[in-house]
Amino acid sequence: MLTMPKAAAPGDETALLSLFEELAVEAGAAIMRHYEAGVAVEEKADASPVTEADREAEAIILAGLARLPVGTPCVSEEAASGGVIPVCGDGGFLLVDPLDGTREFINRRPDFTVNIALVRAGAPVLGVVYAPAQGLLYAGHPGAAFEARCRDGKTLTDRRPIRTETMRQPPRIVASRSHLTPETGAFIARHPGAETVSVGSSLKFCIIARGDADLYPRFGPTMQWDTAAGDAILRAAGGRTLNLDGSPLTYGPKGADGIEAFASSFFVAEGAGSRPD
Ligand SMILES: Nc1ncnc2c1ncn2[C@@H]1O[C@H](COP(=O)(O)O)[C@@H](OP(=O)(O)O)[C@H]1O
Ligand SMILES: [Mg+2]
Repeated sequence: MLTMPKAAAPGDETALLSLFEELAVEAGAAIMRHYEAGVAVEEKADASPVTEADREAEAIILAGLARLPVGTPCVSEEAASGGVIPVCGDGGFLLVDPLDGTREFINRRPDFTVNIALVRAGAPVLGVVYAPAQGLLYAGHPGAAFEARCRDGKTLTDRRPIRTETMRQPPRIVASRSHLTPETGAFIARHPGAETVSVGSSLKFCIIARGDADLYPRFGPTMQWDTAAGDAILRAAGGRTLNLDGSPLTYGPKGADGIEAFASSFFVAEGAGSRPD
Protein backbone atom coordinates (compact mmCIF):
# COMPACT_ATOMS: atom_id res chain seq x y z
CA MET A 1 0.00 0.00 0.00
CA LEU A 2 1.38 3.39 -0.94
CA THR A 3 1.48 6.06 1.73
CA MET A 4 -0.06 9.41 0.89
CA PRO A 5 1.94 12.62 1.21
CA LYS A 6 1.18 14.61 4.35
CA ALA A 7 -0.21 17.67 2.57
CA ALA A 8 -1.21 18.10 -1.01
CA ALA A 9 -3.15 21.28 -1.52
CA PRO A 10 -3.05 22.65 -5.08
CA GLY A 11 -0.71 25.43 -3.92
CA ASP A 12 1.81 22.92 -2.54
CA GLU A 13 3.51 21.83 -5.75
CA THR A 14 6.05 19.40 -4.33
CA ALA A 15 3.44 17.49 -2.33
CA LEU A 16 1.03 17.54 -5.26
CA LEU A 17 3.66 16.16 -7.63
CA SER A 18 4.54 13.37 -5.20
CA LEU A 19 0.82 12.53 -4.90
CA PHE A 20 0.67 12.34 -8.72
CA GLU A 21 3.71 10.03 -8.70
CA GLU A 22 2.24 7.70 -6.08
CA LEU A 23 -1.14 7.48 -7.80
CA ALA A 24 0.49 6.89 -11.19
CA VAL A 25 2.56 4.03 -9.78
CA GLU A 26 -0.48 2.51 -8.07
CA ALA A 27 -2.53 2.81 -11.28
CA GLY A 28 0.38 1.35 -13.25
CA ALA A 29 0.45 -1.72 -11.01
CA ALA A 30 -3.25 -2.30 -11.73
CA ILE A 31 -2.63 -1.88 -15.47
CA MET A 32 0.21 -4.42 -15.36
CA ARG A 33 -2.05 -7.02 -13.71
CA HIS A 34 -4.34 -6.74 -16.74
CA TYR A 35 -1.37 -6.64 -19.15
CA GLU A 36 -0.07 -9.92 -17.76
CA ALA A 37 -3.48 -11.64 -17.42
CA GLY A 38 -4.87 -10.42 -20.79
CA VAL A 39 -7.88 -8.16 -21.07
CA ALA A 40 -11.01 -7.84 -23.21
CA VAL A 41 -11.12 -4.84 -25.56
CA GLU A 42 -14.30 -2.81 -25.97
CA GLU A 43 -15.10 0.05 -28.34
CA LYS A 44 -16.11 3.52 -27.13
CA ALA A 45 -18.73 5.71 -28.85
CA ASP A 46 -15.93 7.26 -30.96
CA ALA A 47 -14.74 3.74 -31.96
CA SER A 48 -11.53 4.06 -29.93
CA PRO A 49 -10.58 1.06 -27.77
CA VAL A 50 -11.03 0.87 -23.99
CA THR A 51 -10.35 -1.89 -21.48
CA GLU A 52 -10.92 -2.72 -17.83
CA ALA A 53 -7.32 -1.58 -17.26
CA ASP A 54 -8.24 1.99 -18.36
CA ARG A 55 -11.22 2.02 -16.00
CA GLU A 56 -9.48 0.51 -12.98
CA ALA A 57 -6.48 2.83 -13.35
CA GLU A 58 -8.78 5.84 -13.61
CA ALA A 59 -10.73 4.80 -10.49
CA ILE A 60 -7.48 4.56 -8.49
CA ILE A 61 -6.32 7.99 -9.63
CA LEU A 62 -9.67 9.74 -9.12
CA ALA A 63 -10.10 8.23 -5.64
CA GLY A 64 -6.62 9.50 -4.70
CA LEU A 65 -7.16 12.96 -6.16
CA ALA A 66 -10.55 13.22 -4.39
CA ARG A 67 -8.65 13.13 -1.09
CA LEU A 68 -7.05 16.50 -1.89
CA PRO A 69 -8.05 18.96 0.84
CA VAL A 70 -9.16 21.58 -1.66
CA GLY A 71 -11.26 20.30 -4.52
CA THR A 72 -9.72 21.01 -7.92
CA PRO A 73 -11.79 20.17 -11.03
CA CYS A 74 -10.51 17.01 -12.69
CA VAL A 75 -11.10 16.09 -16.33
CA SER A 76 -10.25 12.46 -16.99
CA GLU A 77 -10.52 10.50 -20.21
CA GLU A 78 -12.99 7.77 -19.31
CA ALA A 79 -15.27 9.95 -17.14
CA ALA A 80 -15.29 12.62 -19.86
CA SER A 81 -16.08 9.98 -22.49
CA GLY A 82 -19.12 9.10 -20.33
CA GLY A 83 -20.19 12.76 -20.23
CA VAL A 84 -18.83 13.63 -16.76
CA ILE A 85 -16.96 16.92 -17.27
CA PRO A 86 -16.59 19.42 -14.41
CA VAL A 87 -16.60 23.18 -14.85
CA CYS A 88 -12.99 24.33 -15.11
CA GLY A 89 -12.77 27.86 -13.69
CA ASP A 90 -9.76 30.11 -13.23
CA GLY A 91 -8.30 28.21 -10.26
CA GLY A 92 -6.57 25.52 -12.29
CA PHE A 93 -7.70 21.99 -13.12
CA LEU A 94 -6.36 18.46 -13.40
CA LEU A 95 -6.13 16.41 -16.59
CA VAL A 96 -5.89 12.61 -16.30
CA ASP A 97 -5.33 9.97 -18.97
CA PRO A 98 -5.17 6.71 -17.00
CA LEU A 99 -3.89 4.69 -19.96
CA ASP A 100 -2.48 6.56 -22.94
CA GLY A 101 -1.39 4.42 -25.85
CA THR A 102 -4.25 1.96 -25.37
CA ARG A 103 -3.49 0.47 -28.80
CA GLU A 104 0.08 -0.26 -27.70
CA PHE A 105 -1.23 -1.82 -24.47
CA ILE A 106 -3.64 -4.03 -26.40
CA ASN A 107 -0.92 -5.07 -28.86
CA ARG A 108 1.45 -5.86 -25.98
CA ARG A 109 3.97 -3.15 -26.78
CA PRO A 110 5.45 -1.45 -23.71
CA ASP A 111 5.00 2.18 -24.80
CA PHE A 112 1.82 2.99 -22.86
CA THR A 113 1.58 5.44 -19.97
CA VAL A 114 -0.37 6.79 -17.00
CA ASN A 115 -0.73 10.59 -17.15
CA ILE A 116 -1.65 13.13 -14.47
CA ALA A 117 -1.25 16.90 -14.97
CA LEU A 118 -2.15 20.20 -13.35
CA VAL A 119 -3.05 23.10 -15.65
CA ARG A 120 -2.94 26.71 -14.51
CA ALA A 121 -3.79 29.73 -16.68
CA GLY A 122 -3.92 27.49 -19.74
CA ALA A 123 -0.41 26.04 -19.27
CA PRO A 124 0.54 22.55 -18.03
CA VAL A 125 2.59 23.27 -14.89
CA LEU A 126 2.92 19.89 -13.13
CA GLY A 127 2.99 16.51 -14.80
CA VAL A 128 3.74 12.86 -14.21
CA VAL A 129 4.04 10.24 -16.96
CA TYR A 130 4.57 6.63 -15.87
CA ALA A 131 5.34 3.78 -18.26
CA PRO A 132 4.76 0.71 -16.05
CA ALA A 133 5.94 -1.87 -18.62
CA GLN A 134 9.22 0.04 -18.96
CA GLY A 135 9.58 0.76 -15.24
CA LEU A 136 10.16 4.43 -16.00
CA LEU A 137 8.52 7.50 -14.50
CA TYR A 138 8.93 11.11 -15.62
CA ALA A 139 7.90 14.15 -13.58
CA GLY A 140 8.15 17.89 -14.05
CA HIS A 141 7.35 21.14 -12.28
CA PRO A 142 8.43 24.63 -13.35
CA GLY A 143 12.20 24.68 -13.63
CA ALA A 144 12.95 20.99 -13.03
CA ALA A 145 12.19 17.64 -14.67
CA PHE A 146 13.14 14.14 -13.52
CA GLU A 147 13.30 10.54 -14.65
CA ALA A 148 13.07 7.73 -12.07
CA ARG A 149 13.06 3.93 -12.25
CA CYS A 150 10.42 1.62 -10.80
CA ARG A 151 11.76 -1.93 -10.88
CA ASP A 152 9.32 -3.60 -8.48
CA GLY A 153 6.10 -1.82 -9.52
CA LYS A 154 6.02 0.02 -6.17
CA THR A 155 9.20 1.93 -5.34
CA LEU A 156 10.80 4.81 -7.25
CA THR A 157 14.61 4.74 -7.36
CA ASP A 158 17.49 6.30 -9.33
CA ARG A 159 15.82 9.71 -9.66
CA ARG A 160 17.86 11.96 -11.93
CA PRO A 161 17.29 15.40 -13.42
CA ILE A 162 16.69 15.54 -17.18
CA ARG A 163 17.06 18.40 -19.69
CA THR A 164 16.37 18.87 -23.37
CA GLU A 165 19.32 19.00 -25.79
CA THR A 166 20.04 21.77 -28.25
CA MET A 167 18.41 20.86 -31.55
CA ARG A 168 20.59 18.53 -33.67
CA GLN A 169 20.87 19.01 -37.43
CA PRO A 170 19.39 16.94 -38.91
CA PRO A 171 16.95 16.57 -36.01
CA ARG A 172 15.84 13.39 -34.33
CA ILE A 173 12.07 13.08 -34.71
CA VAL A 174 9.64 11.05 -32.59
CA ALA A 175 6.23 10.36 -34.08
CA SER A 176 3.11 8.37 -33.22
CA ARG A 177 3.30 4.64 -33.80
CA SER A 178 -0.44 4.06 -34.25
CA HIS A 179 -1.78 7.41 -35.51
CA LEU A 180 0.47 8.64 -38.32
CA THR A 181 -1.00 10.98 -40.94
CA PRO A 182 0.16 12.14 -44.39
CA GLU A 183 0.85 15.60 -42.89
CA THR A 184 3.25 14.02 -40.38
CA GLY A 185 4.99 12.24 -43.25
CA ALA A 186 5.29 15.57 -45.09
CA PHE A 187 6.83 17.22 -41.98
CA ILE A 188 9.38 14.42 -41.70
CA ALA A 189 10.17 14.72 -45.42
CA ARG A 190 11.03 18.41 -44.88
CA HIS A 191 13.95 17.26 -42.69
CA PRO A 192 16.21 15.22 -44.98
CA GLY A 193 18.45 12.86 -43.06
CA ALA A 194 16.35 13.05 -39.90
CA GLU A 195 16.32 9.93 -37.80
CA THR A 196 12.67 9.07 -37.04
CA VAL A 197 11.49 6.84 -34.20
CA SER A 198 7.88 5.64 -33.82
CA VAL A 199 6.67 5.61 -30.23
CA GLY A 200 3.21 5.25 -28.69
CA SER A 201 1.70 7.51 -26.02
CA SER A 202 2.99 10.59 -24.20
CA LEU A 203 6.47 9.04 -23.99
CA LYS A 204 7.29 11.09 -27.10
CA PHE A 205 7.36 14.26 -24.95
CA CYS A 206 9.55 12.51 -22.35
CA ILE A 207 12.06 11.32 -24.95
CA ILE A 208 12.56 14.94 -26.04
CA ALA A 209 12.63 16.07 -22.39
CA ARG A 210 15.52 13.72 -21.63
CA GLY A 211 17.45 14.94 -24.68
CA ASP A 212 17.09 11.83 -26.88
CA ALA A 213 14.98 13.50 -29.60
CA ASP A 214 14.34 17.01 -30.89
CA LEU A 215 10.89 17.17 -32.47
CA TYR A 216 7.46 15.55 -32.06
CA PRO A 217 5.16 16.63 -34.89
CA ARG A 218 1.49 15.88 -34.18
CA PHE A 219 -0.53 16.52 -37.30
CA GLY A 220 -3.43 14.39 -36.14
CA PRO A 221 -6.08 14.60 -33.43
CA THR A 222 -5.30 14.36 -29.73
CA MET A 223 -7.20 15.20 -26.58
CA GLN A 224 -5.77 17.49 -23.91
CA TRP A 225 -5.39 14.61 -21.41
CA ASP A 226 -3.12 12.81 -23.92
CA THR A 227 -0.57 15.61 -23.89
CA ALA A 228 -0.82 17.76 -20.71
CA ALA A 229 1.45 15.68 -18.44
CA GLY A 230 4.11 15.01 -21.08
CA ASP A 231 3.95 18.65 -22.18
CA ALA A 232 4.43 19.82 -18.54
CA ILE A 233 7.54 17.62 -18.29
CA LEU A 234 8.90 18.84 -21.61
CA ARG A 235 8.42 22.51 -20.63
CA ALA A 236 10.02 21.85 -17.22
CA ALA A 237 13.00 20.31 -19.04
CA GLY A 238 13.53 23.36 -21.27
CA GLY A 239 11.35 22.49 -24.28
CA ARG A 240 8.09 23.83 -25.64
CA THR A 241 4.96 22.76 -27.47
CA LEU A 242 3.72 25.11 -30.16
CA ASN A 243 0.63 25.44 -32.30
CA LEU A 244 1.32 25.61 -36.01
CA ASP A 245 1.19 29.45 -35.81
CA GLY A 246 4.10 29.39 -33.34
CA SER A 247 2.04 30.23 -30.22
CA PRO A 248 2.23 27.91 -27.16
CA LEU A 249 -0.32 25.06 -27.04
CA THR A 250 -2.93 26.00 -24.41
CA TYR A 251 -5.19 23.87 -22.22
CA GLY A 252 -8.75 24.31 -21.00
CA PRO A 253 -12.24 24.02 -22.49
CA LYS A 254 -12.47 25.56 -25.96
CA GLY A 255 -15.70 26.64 -27.67
CA ALA A 256 -17.26 23.20 -28.34
CA ASP A 257 -19.70 21.20 -26.21
CA GLY A 258 -18.87 18.10 -24.20
CA ILE A 259 -15.70 16.14 -24.79
CA GLU A 260 -14.84 18.08 -27.98
CA ALA A 261 -14.10 21.13 -25.78
CA PHE A 262 -10.91 19.28 -24.78
CA ALA A 263 -9.70 18.43 -28.29
CA SER A 264 -6.27 19.83 -29.17
CA SER A 265 -5.13 21.49 -32.35
CA PHE A 266 -2.15 20.14 -34.30
CA PHE A 267 1.20 20.98 -32.70
CA VAL A 268 4.94 20.48 -32.78
CA ALA A 269 6.75 19.71 -29.50
CA GLU A 270 10.44 20.52 -29.49
CA GLY A 271 13.53 20.55 -27.34
CA ALA A 272 15.83 23.49 -26.75
CA GLY A 273 17.23 25.57 -29.58
CA SER A 274 15.93 27.28 -32.64
CA ARG A 275 13.14 25.92 -34.74
CA PRO A 276 14.41 24.55 -38.04
CA ASP A 277 11.46 25.99 -40.03
N1 LIG B 1 -9.39 10.50 -34.05
C1 LIG B 1 -8.93 10.85 -32.85
N2 LIG B 1 -9.55 11.83 -32.12
C2 LIG B 1 -9.09 12.23 -30.91
N3 LIG B 1 -8.00 11.67 -30.34
C3 LIG B 1 -7.37 10.70 -31.00
C4 LIG B 1 -7.78 10.24 -32.27
N4 LIG B 1 -6.93 9.25 -32.67
C5 LIG B 1 -6.02 9.11 -31.66
N5 LIG B 1 -6.28 9.98 -30.68
C6 LIG B 1 -5.58 10.14 -29.42
O1 LIG B 1 -4.23 9.78 -29.60
C7 LIG B 1 -3.84 9.05 -28.45
C8 LIG B 1 -2.73 8.09 -28.80
O2 LIG B 1 -1.64 8.81 -29.26
P1 LIG B 1 -0.37 8.05 -29.88
O3 LIG B 1 -0.77 7.60 -31.25
O4 LIG B 1 0.65 9.12 -29.89
O5 LIG B 1 -0.06 6.93 -28.96
C9 LIG B 1 -5.07 8.31 -28.00
O6 LIG B 1 -4.99 8.15 -26.59
P2 LIG B 1 -5.54 6.82 -25.84
O7 LIG B 1 -4.62 5.70 -26.20
O8 LIG B 1 -5.45 7.24 -24.41
O9 LIG B 1 -6.96 6.65 -26.30
C10 LIG B 1 -6.21 9.23 -28.42
O10 LIG B 1 -6.71 10.04 -27.33
MG1 LIG C 1 -4.62 9.07 -24.40
